[in-house]
Amino acid sequence: MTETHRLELLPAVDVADGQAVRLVKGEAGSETSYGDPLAAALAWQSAGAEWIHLVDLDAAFGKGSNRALLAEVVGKLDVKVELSGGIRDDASLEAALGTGCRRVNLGTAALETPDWVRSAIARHGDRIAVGLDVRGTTLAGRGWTREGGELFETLARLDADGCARYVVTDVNKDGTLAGPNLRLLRDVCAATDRPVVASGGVSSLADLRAIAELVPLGVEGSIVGKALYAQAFTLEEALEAVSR
Ligand SMILES: O=C(O)c1ccccc1N[C@@H]1O[C@H](COP(=O)(O)O)[C@@H](O)[C@H]1O
Repeated sequence: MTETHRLELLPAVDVADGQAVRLVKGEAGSETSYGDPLAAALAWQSAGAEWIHLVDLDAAFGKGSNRALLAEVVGKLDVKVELSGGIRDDASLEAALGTGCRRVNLGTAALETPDWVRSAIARHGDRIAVGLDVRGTTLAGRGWTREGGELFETLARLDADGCARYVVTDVNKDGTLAGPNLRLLRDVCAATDRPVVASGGVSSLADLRAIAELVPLGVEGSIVGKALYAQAFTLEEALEAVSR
């Protein structure tokens, strides 16, 4: 019999200009600031998080970097970290993996430099995830400002390249508290046998329970951002909600 796993939760700590922020639909200038990223990450760790989804937004937008700060955050955490934003070449990949994070999440590179991503997957296996950030089924890169191809064609290519897992974000839901795109998650799970991490739109414990229903289809985890910062529920409540 196949063992069914509990949905993993990954509280998000997105960093811009040294601060933890939440954007709405990834739009520059839409941010709400939540202070010190390390304090935020440690608070989620204390509340029981097993993972932190840590994003360098300035690097994702190509307008700077919070690399040293994010390395410090990873170094001070005991929990697993999924690190992303601006990881697009050997130097940024080695620096990211060298922080001790459990895995990195590649976005733009998977759209623009598929040969390099194939080689990164061959070298680092499941320490590489690919972020499939979409509007409809059109992928978005470079801080979600540039279109980067069709979701299912790209997914088929990455599957063939051995990609271990996908972090699927509905850009139009991200930071909106509008509820997750369950149809998108189902469609991606139907198209790949690799685990999927859901991202974008979680607003309530009911949303998390709805995502947890998709675990048998291949959804492994869910990123939770705005809802936690806006105190729609606590992380303890969220972990309890997906534990059954
Ligand atoms: O998380 C966001 O709010 C976000 C907004 C705008 C752009 C990217 C965003 N997040 C994550 O950044 C990485 C992709 O970075 P890159 O393209 O590899 O440089 C990915 O995890 C996005 O989900």
